Amino acid sequence: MKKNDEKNTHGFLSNLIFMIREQWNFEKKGVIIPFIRIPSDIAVALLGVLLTKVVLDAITKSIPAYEFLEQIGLLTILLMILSYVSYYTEQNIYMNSVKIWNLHFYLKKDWKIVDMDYPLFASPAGKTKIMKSHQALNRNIYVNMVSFYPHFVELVKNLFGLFSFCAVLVFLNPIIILLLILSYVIHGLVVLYIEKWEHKTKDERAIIDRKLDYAVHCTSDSSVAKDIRLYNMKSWINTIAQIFLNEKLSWQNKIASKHFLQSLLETLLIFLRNFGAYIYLIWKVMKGEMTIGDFALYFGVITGFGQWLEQIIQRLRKLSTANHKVDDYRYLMDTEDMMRRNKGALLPRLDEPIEIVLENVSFKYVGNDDFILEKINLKIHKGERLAIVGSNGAGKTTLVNLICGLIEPVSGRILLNGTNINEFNRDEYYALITAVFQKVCLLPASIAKNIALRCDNEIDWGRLCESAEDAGIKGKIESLPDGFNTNLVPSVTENGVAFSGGENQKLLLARALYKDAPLLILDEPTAALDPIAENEMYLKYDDLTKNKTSIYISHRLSSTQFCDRIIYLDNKKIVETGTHDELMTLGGKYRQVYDVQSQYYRSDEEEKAV
Ligand SMILES: Nc1ncnc2c1ncn2[C@@H]1O[C@H](COP(=O)(O)OP(=O)(O)OP(=O)(O)O)[C@@H](O)[C@H]1O
Repeated sequence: MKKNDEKNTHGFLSNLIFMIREQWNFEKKGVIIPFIRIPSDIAVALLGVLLTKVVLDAITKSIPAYEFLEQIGLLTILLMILSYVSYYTEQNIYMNSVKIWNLHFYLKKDWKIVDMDYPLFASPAGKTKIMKSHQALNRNIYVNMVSFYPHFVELVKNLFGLFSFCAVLVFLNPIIILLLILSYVIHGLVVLYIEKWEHKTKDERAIIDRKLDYAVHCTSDSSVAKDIRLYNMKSWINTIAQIFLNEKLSWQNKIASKHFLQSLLETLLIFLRNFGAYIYLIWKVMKGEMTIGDFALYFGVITGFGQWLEQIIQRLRKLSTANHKVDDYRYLMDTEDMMRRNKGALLPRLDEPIEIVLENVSFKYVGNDDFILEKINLKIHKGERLAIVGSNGAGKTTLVNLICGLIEPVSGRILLNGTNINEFNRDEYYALITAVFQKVCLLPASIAKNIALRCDNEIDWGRLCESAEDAGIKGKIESLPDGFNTNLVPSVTENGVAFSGGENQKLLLARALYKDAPLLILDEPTAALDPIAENEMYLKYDDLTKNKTSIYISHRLSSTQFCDRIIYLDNKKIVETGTHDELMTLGGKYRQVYDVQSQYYRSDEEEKAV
């Protein structure tokens, strides 16, 4: 198993190369167009200060009107053309390319999330990683990771702008350049300090965001909508969300106070700079070393020089934020699969039942000290129908998740037909398993597609009808006007229908039967079924599990009688194992629970007999 070695940052250069490569592969013009802004923006800034000098010189030197108009007209037209180029390229970069580009990264990120190893996906560390990658691509395209490259180009532009204004200032007094740079460096250091602090506290803030998101998400989650209303959970959720919101606000206040101090310093420095420049230039004019036009030009250049420096600081700041966001995105994308994704062990035949062996398997969840399962030894024979029973929290689902390869044992090993399941390619291994879990995952598509999980042209319609029939849902589907082509999830599909809880459970069973894998796992498959449907399922159980190894989890012990063997989980271990009759004779935990469950169904005579 490989270890995930994660550095603090990929480094600015590495991120720059990454973003340029991504942009180049996605849309080449996105790499080139931002650079068109550089000469045009610098020219606009230079022409802006030159225009004032030309006007003032023309007035003080009383040049002929046609010459004056010619100079002003030319400069104005040039300014208009260049300003348009600037505007167009900005629109092109931000309004079109960056937005689409953002979507491109979004899709790649989502694809990565659905493809991640399940243990990491389900772990708190994985959730934080996912959350941070969401934030890296927030909708504010001016400060998310996608703005990294445009900010970089702007930084290059600002540096060129600074050099060009610097060249003019050298003629005035080079010391002014040093003083201006010094004041901006002081400001820049404060900004970078704040930026670093924000980055350092990012993880702590991400955890609060994750909690807040979860609480807020609850309010629009349709699966809990009924509970929220019936239990009047509104104010309870609101109180919890408020606690997280207060934590978030407290962080934001800390950030805001730091930004306030930074703005105060900035205002003070601007005042000192402008005041100093005025005094110096007025002194020059009074000494007769400078015309009024030169005064305007140099004052404009000093202000412009400051603005370029200011822009550089702003860009560095945004670039630093964007750089961290690129890191967050790349951490998710770089997440290595711990499970085998390359060529794995040879898969057994899909049309033959399989054998599963657990050897000394122990498991505990990340961050928990207590083991959920300890030293479990279990052999599930080829074609065996095994039932797992035990009280709530005994670890039944955890055991099944381990067998499914969704989580991995902390110690011990799980073998499939003698091969450690780690040896199989992860995705190939999933092909061996079909499971019906409690949670219903339906997509806004036709019933046929929801059962087969395939596009129309790939569906085996014969197998589809057979699976629906065996799951006891065919009649219901055929009673609908569009039959198997009826859409599900009516909230998002045209003329969609919604199934009841039991019907959804039958649909999931049909999906499992359609997949037709050698290991069938049924986690409380009859929990939502009415007694007739439940009975039908038991009667068909032989057929459903024919040529398969199956695992059946149920709290209704009467249903486990259809299985070949039952294991009873308690206190992290398998405490009883045998057939229904054997366990009844044993008179242990199984018998105890069975008796409690069945007492309400017994006739008076049976009761007396007990
Ligand atoms: N993702 C998780 N992180 C931490 N602990 C977990 C997680 N999932 C389950 N547990 C804990 O593991 C224990 C076993 O849970 P599991 O779902 O396997 O029990 P179960 O026997 O299937 O219960 P039930 O009959 O109620 O479905 C429980 O105590 C539960 O709190």
